[in-house]
Amino acid sequence: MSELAFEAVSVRYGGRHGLTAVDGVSLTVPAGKVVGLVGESGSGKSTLARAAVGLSPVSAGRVLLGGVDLRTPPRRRPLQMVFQDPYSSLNPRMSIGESIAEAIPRGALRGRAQRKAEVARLLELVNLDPERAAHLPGQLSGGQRQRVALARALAGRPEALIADEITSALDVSVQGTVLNLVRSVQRRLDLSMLFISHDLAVIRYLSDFVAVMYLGRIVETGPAEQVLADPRHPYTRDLLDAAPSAYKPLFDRAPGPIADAEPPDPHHPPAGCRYHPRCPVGPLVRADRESCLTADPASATTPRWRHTASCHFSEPETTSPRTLTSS
Ligand SMILES: Nc1ncnc2c1ncn2[C@@H]1O[C@H](COP(=O)(O)OP(=O)(O)OP(=O)(O)O)[C@@H](O)[C@H]1O
Repeated sequence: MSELAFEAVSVRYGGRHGLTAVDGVSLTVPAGKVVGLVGESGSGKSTLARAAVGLSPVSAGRVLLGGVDLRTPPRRRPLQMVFQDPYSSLNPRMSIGESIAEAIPRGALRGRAQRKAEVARLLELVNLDPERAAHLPGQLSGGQRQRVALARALAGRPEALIADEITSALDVSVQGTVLNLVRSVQRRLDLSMLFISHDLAVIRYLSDFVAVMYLGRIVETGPAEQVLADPRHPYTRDLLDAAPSAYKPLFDRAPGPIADAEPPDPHHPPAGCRYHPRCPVGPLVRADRESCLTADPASATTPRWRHTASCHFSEPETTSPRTLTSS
């Protein structure tokens, strides 16, 4: 389908005393691929996603789908977003059939029979019985509601899909079902997808590529298995280290200093490398720590999805954090 590209996107909230929630982010979702965007709460993941669908105030940069700026008025929007809470996209007083029908672009279908058939097709696509069309959202379980939200997004025949923490509010028992469904729909329809989660296991399950976000910036990018098996940014290492134990065998590093500082205030991002106040690597390399405090490392880039990290010590062959922590 179509490539989704964020080009140097910045989003600022508030006026002079506001904060820059997304700071010059460039990120490409290749056509038909899944990019997993991971980072802790407040890093700016949702703000970046919402910028693509016009829900957060873009102060610089642009978002392109298939090379076309999304702000260019389209006849229909070929980009759709699914949110954490399906209630945000489903009217509780409308039957789920009506909610889905409402999202079918005007003029795409003629007459009630065709619309009904399309609603049934969409419900089947998300593994729901078309008989459910008459039900209200309140009559469904959380997982079923999220499937309806997905069907509603698919009603717009999108070329790209943004999924923002779509399983976080669900019971663990149904998370897997919804993830399987999302993956099979993405493959079947060849959708480009930006999949946002703070859960690394979920990210690993779905993603072809991974982008790690910290304090409004992308700090590491690359093919999913490379980033998750051999992280180069100390922040990614800390994220993996804090992940549930099933995840840890992927990541065997010598125990290092624990980054226990509070997340920094986005109103006042630190100078130099934004991660330096929490970073376990900088203090180990005293001679070079100066650069961490004063020089802003170049952002990780995604155009060709090579494995890159925004860290002064990220080159594995020379002075990698891994080498340093074990020496
Ligand atoms: N509407 C808003 N007005 C002001 N500040 C906001 C607004 N929305 C988000 N922020 C701030 O922007 C920063 C990024 O928030 P965002 O929700 O994008 O992060 P996130 O990584 O998606 O976190 P989470 O996983 O908790 O949603 C945070 O500091 C947040 O407090």
